[in-house]
Amino acid sequence: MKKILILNGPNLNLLGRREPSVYGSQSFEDYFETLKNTFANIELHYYQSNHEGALIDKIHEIGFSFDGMIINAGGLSHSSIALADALSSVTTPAVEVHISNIHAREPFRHHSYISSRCKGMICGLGLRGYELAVRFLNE
Ligand SMILES: O=C1C[C@@](O)(C(=O)O)C[C@@H](O)[C@@H]1O
Repeated sequence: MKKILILNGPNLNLLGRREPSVYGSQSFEDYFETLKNTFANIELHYYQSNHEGALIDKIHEIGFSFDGMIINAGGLSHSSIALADALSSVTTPAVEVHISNIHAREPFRHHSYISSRCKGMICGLGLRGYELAVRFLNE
């Protein structure tokens, strides 16, 4: 069975309550239940932290044994060289996901330090982006 981790960064614990006009009204925990049902043949794991170091520790922990990871680093995408370095340091392939279309928003969201360390990036497709990323990593 393939093992895939979904890694969510800062403020994504508030999905469903946080700026619903931008990020929708469903909590990630709810969505994750649907995902697990859709992909009953994959071992899906989920980890969220508001702390950069905790996200880096998680990448180190799973980064040599899991088959894939899906990372939405939230605001850290636009600032964290350390997270980008962590992704370069491991062998597990990553796909970057953003719920909103970061290119249609403020200019400071247009650049992500982690994009170049990922297989690809999905943005602007809402929570659906996570499902598409799982499908890609499962292929
Ligand atoms: O926290 C987030 C969420 C986000 O990563 C997204 O999923 O659309 C986009 C980021 O710019 C923002 O800081």
